[in-house]
Amino acid sequence: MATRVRSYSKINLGLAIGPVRADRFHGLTTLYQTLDLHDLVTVSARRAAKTRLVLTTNHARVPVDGRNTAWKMVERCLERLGVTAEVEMSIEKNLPVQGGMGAGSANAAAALIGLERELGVALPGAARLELAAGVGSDVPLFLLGGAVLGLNRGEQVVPLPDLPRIACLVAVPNVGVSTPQAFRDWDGRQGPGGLTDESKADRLMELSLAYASLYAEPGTSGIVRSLNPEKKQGNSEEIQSGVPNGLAENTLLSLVRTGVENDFEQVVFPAYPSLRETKRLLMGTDSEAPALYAALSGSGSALFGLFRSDADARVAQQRIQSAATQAGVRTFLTETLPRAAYWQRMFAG
Ligand SMILES: C[C@](O)(CO)[C@H](O)COP(=O)(O)OP(=O)(O)OC[C@H]1O[C@@H](n2ccc(N)nc2=O)[C@H](O)[C@@H]1O
Ligand SMILES: Nc1ncnc2c1ncn2[C@@H]1O[C@H](COP(=O)(O)OP(=O)(O)OP(=O)(O)O)[C@@H](O)[C@H]1O
Repeated sequence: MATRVRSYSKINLGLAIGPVRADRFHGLTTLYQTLDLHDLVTVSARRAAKTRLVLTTNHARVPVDGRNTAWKMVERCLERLGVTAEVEMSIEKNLPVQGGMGAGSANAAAALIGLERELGVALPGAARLELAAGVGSDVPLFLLGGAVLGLNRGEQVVPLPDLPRIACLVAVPNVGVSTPQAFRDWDGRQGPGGLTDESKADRLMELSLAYASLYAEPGTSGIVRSLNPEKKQGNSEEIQSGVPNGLAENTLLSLVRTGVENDFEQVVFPAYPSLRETKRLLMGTDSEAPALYAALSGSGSALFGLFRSDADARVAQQRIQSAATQAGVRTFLTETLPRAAYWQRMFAG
């Protein structure tokens, strides 16, 4: 029987770009958060004398050969296990391609999880993370889920205590932003806004500390203020019924106070000005269900807003859908997905 895996997505709550490293990748400090929006990856595998991979998908822009992240992962995992097998995979795409939501990276993690289950084997945890990092910088985070600190080139992941669930509206403009190009544009920036390598490195450290400090002061930080123990996780009924989620709001406001932002906005917004407008509409104004925070995710083109309640997120969705400048922008109402729920809902039966 085949294994069906929900291949969730991520947003980058914050992202700072550092200097270019010897391997030509950029140093990053980022705060990833998984979202309750997913593709479906189905894997069926049986041991065989020779390895044979077959991949199908419902999306024309997803490659079905060795260029596909899921294919790369399965090929490398079998090699690592010293196993030959016939593997059939299908990827049902619901998420945007080149959206900055890590969809292709999540497909690779889901393929690994499905393959292990099908073959009844499990690689040691560190080996799985190493394989994932080899496939892409964004893949390892999907082997943790929830709130995750990303360091080095984003592939070194540290699980953070869960942030409470919060309502989220994702807006996906009708453009694909190339991640390598966005990094090149960042490097090409000259003039007063451009940072020296030294100040870029300082900023990476500064943001790592800021993210960690969110969890550092029980009793005084925004996360735990006026918190009674049984409400520690926040809960989705609160969000779905439209009741403001005070705990999530406090957490978000603490994060915003750390100066969280996404450096890619500085190069992606000038290249695609309508994305700045999408962010403005997500944010809203004080009188019209404003977002607590809105930003570009990764290198885009997806943007997201986080809201006090599901009702506020719906109002923001209307704002975008009725704006003449936002033709072709798709919106997805969802919520953030903490680690326990990420794993509980992983298998689609
Ligand atoms: C922008 C983000 O989505 C933020 O989460 C990620 O950093 C991108 O992760 P990803 O899509 O898994 O990226 P990879 O497949 O590892 O890299 C794609 C390309 O982006 C550039 N790249 C990526 C990550 C990084 N830290 N520095 C880079 O310069 C490199 O040119 C690389 O060839
Ligand atoms: N499984 C996959 N799903 C989607 N695209 C894939 C996949 N494997 C390889 N690709 C290629 O990778 C490119 C980027 O796709 P992806 O959807 O991962 O981008 P993204 O959402 O911007 O990811 P990230 O946030 O990690 O940068 C696509 O243009 C596609 O050709």
